[in-house]
Amino acid sequence: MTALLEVEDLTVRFHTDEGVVTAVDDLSYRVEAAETFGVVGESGAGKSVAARSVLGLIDRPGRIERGEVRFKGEDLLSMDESALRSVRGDEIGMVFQDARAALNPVYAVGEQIAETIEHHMGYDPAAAKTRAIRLLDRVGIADPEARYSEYPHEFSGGMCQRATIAMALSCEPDLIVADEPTTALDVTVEARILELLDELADEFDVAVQLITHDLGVIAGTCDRAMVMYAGEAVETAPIEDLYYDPKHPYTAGLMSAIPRIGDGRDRLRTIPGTTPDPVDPPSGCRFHPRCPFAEEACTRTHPSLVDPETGEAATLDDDRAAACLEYTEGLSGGLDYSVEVEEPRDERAGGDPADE
Ligand SMILES: Nc1ncnc2c1ncn2[C@@H]1O[C@H](COP(=O)(O)OP(=O)(O)OP(=O)(O)O)[C@@H](O)[C@H]1O
Repeated sequence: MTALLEVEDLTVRFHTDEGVVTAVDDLSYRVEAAETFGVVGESGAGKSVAARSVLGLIDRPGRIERGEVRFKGEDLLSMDESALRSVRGDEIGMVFQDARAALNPVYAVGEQIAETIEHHMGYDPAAAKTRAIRLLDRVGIADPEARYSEYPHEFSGGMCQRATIAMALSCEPDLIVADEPTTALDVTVEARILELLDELADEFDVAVQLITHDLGVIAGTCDRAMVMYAGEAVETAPIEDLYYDPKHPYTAGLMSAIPRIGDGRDRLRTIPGTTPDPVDPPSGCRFHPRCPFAEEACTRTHPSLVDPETGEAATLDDDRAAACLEYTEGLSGGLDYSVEVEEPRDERAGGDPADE
């Protein structure tokens, strides 16, 4: 069965003065129709570049060197710009971190949504306006008729993000790519926006590729997720497996960085060490300098993504995969960690979006 989105062997490089940055290295994943698929990893892992490649938005000095991005079976990378633009508006919606920047400051918010609807769905202006107002209402913007004519600077950050979600949904896409949609917002607003995305994904039967550096966000919203490190996928799994039984030491490390309810910590614990230099990543397993279980072999051999039960090469259809030598060669000390998990962040705040 072909999945809605299939990314295969994607490699993206940036040719910079400092050298060649391999931002995404041989990345493969799939997103099924109507599922929410999380992509998680620290800053610089390649999450945004992977997402932008799907949308055909890699500009110089970036270059997609290799790979396929199949959407409904068609390779987007071989489409010309105008075909791609129409897929982007009609079938794939986008939500970015900086919602205000995604809106045009000189047009009223509602008009921007209506314009998209006219352009991509062929509605006449009056019908497009009606639909835009209905969408503003659906994403929780109070008094949508009046708000329709307001400008982005009159909207709060949370309201802007609601509006871009309305815009992304306006053409009834099959996929929404949401890149850190709540990072710029405070925690209560974040929770409400995530809840909204979750509800709308269900209601509109749309798949979401949700990019975040916060595993807590993924745990609350996604069906499956992929963990990226230094341009590569190091683990993919259904969300419960990822959360309760992480197979990669990096995933386990990210887990310990999730703030747990009631543990009295108000700061994130982070994984010791820093993300590798993207121009000259470590040999062998890229995570080895930070991995508490690393052995000599990890400095030499690059682990590929395998089924952790069998050690066989992972395919796009596999739900579970991890890239650690433990599952092929075996590490003499093994992966000696256990995960204690309290409830994920499900205590979402309710309340009035007007507070945003
Ligand atoms: N325009 C660019 N020029 C040069 N290098 C770039 C460019 N865009 C991205 N990169 C590099 O590609 C790598 C991956 O970046 P990317 O933004 O995808 O990471 P990320 O996981 O999304 O992190 P963040 O959460 O900080 O956005 C980084 O090393 C980054 O420096």
